[in-house]
Amino acid sequence: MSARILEGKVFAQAFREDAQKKAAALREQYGVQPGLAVIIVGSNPASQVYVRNKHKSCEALGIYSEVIEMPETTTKDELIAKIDALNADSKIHGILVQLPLPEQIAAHESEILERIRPEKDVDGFHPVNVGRLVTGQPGLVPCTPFGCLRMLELAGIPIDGQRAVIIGRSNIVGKPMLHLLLGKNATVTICHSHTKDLPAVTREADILVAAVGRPNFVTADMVKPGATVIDVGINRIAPKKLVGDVDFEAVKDVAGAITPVPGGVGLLTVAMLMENVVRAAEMQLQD
Ligand SMILES: Nc1nc(=O)c2c([nH]1)NC[C@@H]1CN(c3ccc(C(=O)N[C@@H](CCC(=O)O)C(=O)O)cc3)C=[N+]21
Repeated sequence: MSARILEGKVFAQAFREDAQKKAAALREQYGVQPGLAVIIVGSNPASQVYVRNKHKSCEALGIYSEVIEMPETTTKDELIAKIDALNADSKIHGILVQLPLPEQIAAHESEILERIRPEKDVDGFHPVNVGRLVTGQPGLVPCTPFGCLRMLELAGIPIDGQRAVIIGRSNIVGKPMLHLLLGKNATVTICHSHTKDLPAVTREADILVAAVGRPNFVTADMVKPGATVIDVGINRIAPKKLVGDVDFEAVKDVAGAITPVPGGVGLLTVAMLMENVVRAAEMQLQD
């Protein structure tokens, strides 16, 4: 039996339609057009592709979008001054600083991201939003794990009472995914490079989330028959060849459902960013 393929474009389309409707309602009821500013420092080619996708997606949904390109040599203070200006700009409801930052300012990443007003932090990376997620208060949630959760729900995959295992403990995927699944009453385990007998742990999973950043890391022997496998990896193994963390060809014959790469979670990430911009604009109506 071959697994059900969870196609990113199908779910992303549903999330985009939702965001588009909410954006239209904001315009009609309050005269507010949600707006996103993406800051890109330097010229990382992958970043340029992602930023272009985000901009196109905004245009398609009636969301105002600004892309601010700053040179590779930008200082921390120059970047912070730009963030301050966007914090004060009433056209802009969401601010995203594209990561990774160039070397000379990468060490100041936390200080830079903490400068974004939490209400405009559409990446959900600000400690205030992290705290809200952990304590179950409404806030902005990181796009990739949020998209994975919404996809599971829309696909009708049970979460309550299920065993979820996440491989990877990053602040961007692993940790927020833990809290989202826990919030839906899953029993959640996080694995990482120090985990002993990883395959024994992952074989317990009804829902297995791979966010490691290594091609073919998840093999068929690590997957319980019928499990749902979500591949968050984006590994560029050649200029035009993108693969995930899961050995898709082998795992698809064991899993019950699986996301492909490309065409899986990446598309959800951009769709959820649109949703977050609309939610940010809604949250700022009271200001
Ligand atoms: N502040 C910040 N926020 C981010 O959300 C952020 C970031 N920095 N830095 C880089 C990562 C990566 N990321 C992706 C977005 C879309 C796809 C995507 O659309 N992927 C498509 C195709 C991509 C392709 O073919 O190159 C797919 O998987 O099918 C992937 C990855 C957002 N990121």
